[in-house]
Amino acid sequence: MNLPSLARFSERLLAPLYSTPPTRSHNTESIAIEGRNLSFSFASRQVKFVPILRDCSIRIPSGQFWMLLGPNGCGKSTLLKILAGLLNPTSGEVCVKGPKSFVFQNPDHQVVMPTVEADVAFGLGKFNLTNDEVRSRVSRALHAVGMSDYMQRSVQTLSGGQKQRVAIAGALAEACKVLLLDELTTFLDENDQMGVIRAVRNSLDTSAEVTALWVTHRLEELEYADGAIYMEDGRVVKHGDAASIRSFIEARQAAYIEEINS
Ligand SMILES: Nc1ncnc2c1ncn2[C@@H]1O[C@H](COP(=O)(O)OP(=O)(O)OP(=O)(O)O)[C@@H](O)[C@H]1O
Repeated sequence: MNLPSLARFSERLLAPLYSTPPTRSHNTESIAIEGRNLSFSFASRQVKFVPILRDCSIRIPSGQFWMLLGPNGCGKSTLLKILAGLLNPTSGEVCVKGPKSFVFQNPDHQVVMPTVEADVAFGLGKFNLTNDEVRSRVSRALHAVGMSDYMQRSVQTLSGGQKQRVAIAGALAEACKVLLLDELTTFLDENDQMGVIRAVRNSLDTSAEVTALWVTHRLEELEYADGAIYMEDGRVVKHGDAASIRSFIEARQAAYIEEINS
């Protein structure tokens, strides 16, 4: 499998390395993404175990847009990859609704076909759909991400954010239930950043079936989220609604600045 098609990983294309049966929920809320007591360590030449994640538990209700924040190196991408089934946890359990899709940071690794329409239709070959069904799914998915006018465009002419939106449309066309999005706005200018984040928000608003977890460094993006998780040093420090997580991080940053200025 080459790099671009790996970047369009979906659990149907690549069997998950790790999965667990669905769990019971004690309340009526349906949970789309759950990790229980997840720990993860690397083995290095010098040290047998380098702990990266320590006893992380998260629960994300279906149909919601959640964000995962924390300082560089705290383990956000590692946690996301474990939820995607791309890495095995050292211990703990994962339960994520399928089909799920993982969208990577680099927009140039997201698109694999020459035109937007062909790219969004790329993953549909395995479903045995009629041409009309394929066209209808592609058109609905492009509409959800605000890219309907670009159907015939060459993917090489798209901006980074437009490529990310096409990749998300590809996942939606495959009826993906969970989107795992790893720092998509890192390489984008402000306009493109907003385009991608609004595309995800709109995709969730148009289909109650889709749940998204978005890794970011940008506090301002929390405005679009229903909930958020804040990590530090491999641990989940706080988990809750987006506004309270934002206040918590701002207070944490203010205390840190005060400390280094004192
Ligand atoms: N393949 C690897 N081998 C050894 N250590 C690794 C490997 N991949 C990640 N790490 C380490 O694990 C820790 C967590 O990395 P991760 O990429 O999950 O953090 P992050 O919070 O996503 O960081 P950033 O915000 O900078 O992208 C870091 O200290 C990183 O150096």
